[in-house]
Amino acid sequence: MKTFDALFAELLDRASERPEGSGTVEALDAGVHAQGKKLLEEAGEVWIAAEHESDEALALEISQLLYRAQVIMIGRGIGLEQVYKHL
Ligand SMILES: N=c1c2ncn([C@@H]3O[C@H](COP(=O)(O)OP(=O)(O)OP(=O)(O)O)[C@@H](O)[C@H]3O)c2ncn1[C@@H]1O[C@H](COP(=O)(O)O)[C@@H](O)[C@H]1O
Repeated sequence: MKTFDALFAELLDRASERPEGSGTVEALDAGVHAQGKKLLEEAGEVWIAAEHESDEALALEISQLLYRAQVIMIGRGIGLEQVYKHL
C-alpha cells in the first residue's frame, strides 16, 4: 500500500523525469492558480462525501486531496520535512 511519503517521492520523480502522459507534469505546468483550484475542488468533494457518501467514497476523495496538496508542495519546492515540523 502506498504511503504519503512514497507518493511524494513518486511525484518528485515525475517532476524531474517529466514522462509522457503524466497528469502530475500537466498539473505542475498548469501553475499555482490551477493547482489551487484543484485543491479547493477536492476539499469540497471531501466535505460532500463526509456528509453524504460512503466511507470508501470519502477515502477516495481524501486521497485526491492529499495528491493535490502534494502537487502544490512540489510546485513551490516545499519538502515533506518543512510540513512535518509543524505537525
Ligand atoms: N494519486 C493520484 C491522484 N489523485 C488524483 N489524481 C488526479 O485527479 C483526478 C481526479 O480529480 P477529479 O475528481 O477532479 O476528476 P476529474 O474531474 O475527472 O479529473 P480532471 O479531468 O480534472 O483531471 C484524477 O483523474 C487524476 O487526474 C491523481 N493523479 C495521480 N495520482 C498518483 O500520482 C502518481 C503519478 O501520476 P501521473 O503523474 O499521472 O503518472 C501515480 O501514483 C498516481 O496514482
